[in-house]
Amino acid sequence: TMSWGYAPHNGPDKWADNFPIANGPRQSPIDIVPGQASYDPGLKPLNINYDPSTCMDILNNGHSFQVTFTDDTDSSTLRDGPISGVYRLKQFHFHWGASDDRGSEHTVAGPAELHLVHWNTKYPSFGDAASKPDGLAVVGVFLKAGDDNPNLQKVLDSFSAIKTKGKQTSFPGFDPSILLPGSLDYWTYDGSLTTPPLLESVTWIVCKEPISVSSGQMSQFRSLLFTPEGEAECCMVDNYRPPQPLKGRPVRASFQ
Ligand SMILES: C[C@@H](CNC(=O)c1ccc(S(N)(=O)=O)cc1)Cn1ccc2ccccc21
Ligand SMILES: [Zn+2]
Repeated sequence: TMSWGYAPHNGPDKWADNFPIANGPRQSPIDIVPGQASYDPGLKPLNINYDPSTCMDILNNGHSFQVTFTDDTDSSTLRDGPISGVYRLKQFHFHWGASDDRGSEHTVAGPAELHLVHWNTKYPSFGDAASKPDGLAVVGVFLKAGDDNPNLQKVLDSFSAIKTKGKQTSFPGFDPSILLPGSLDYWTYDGSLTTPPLLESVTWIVCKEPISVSSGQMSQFRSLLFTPEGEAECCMVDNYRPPQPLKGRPVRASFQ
């Protein structure tokens, strides 16, 4: 069967053919309009605790690259914020554009967006949680074109080993909390995975403050390939889904 991607023949406008939930009631991403979000004083601050020893490897999966963590204990967790219970960090990845004016998924805002993916430990595994309405929590962080970001450099320096689809290399001891912005003010809404299978299982937590990335660093993201070794090269760019209809969902802000 045709595998999904971001090209005209298999991209976001075609995903509903194989994944009808693409037109569902709680799809992501959305345009976050700051003035339309409602401040909710009941929202708690995010409680993020990551253990670098759970960081294992980095992989080019043909859609993005992802850094994967061992998740068999509560070593790297997300608590509080809009969620209840303990969610474990599974992986983080990015979405980015072919040029600095596009690439984020939420609110068209700049060249890229980071997603830190966590699953609810009330379920036995990530795979089980991924199909439950309260199964996942993804922290989104916008990247803003500007100064070089030294905290990204270790990730970018691994790209030569994962240039093509299917390549992976060990990536031990990385602390993803260095990628978080200084303020953890956030917007939150109920949504979905932004790639197939587009499961409506994500509590989205999108940070208001971006982190920086330089144009030179963005060129390194764009040097990755969607294609496997030996196939005609296709640069990994524009791997973002455009905003989806809000369909009446409330967007809450943790800040005034
Ligand atoms: C979740 C899929 C794999 N996809 C993801 O894990 C994932 C995570 C985060 C995002 S984002 N961009 O929203 O942060 C997107 C995708 C596995 N899988 C495939 C079929 C399937 C069926 C049931 C359970 C899991 C299943
Ligand atoms: Zn993502």
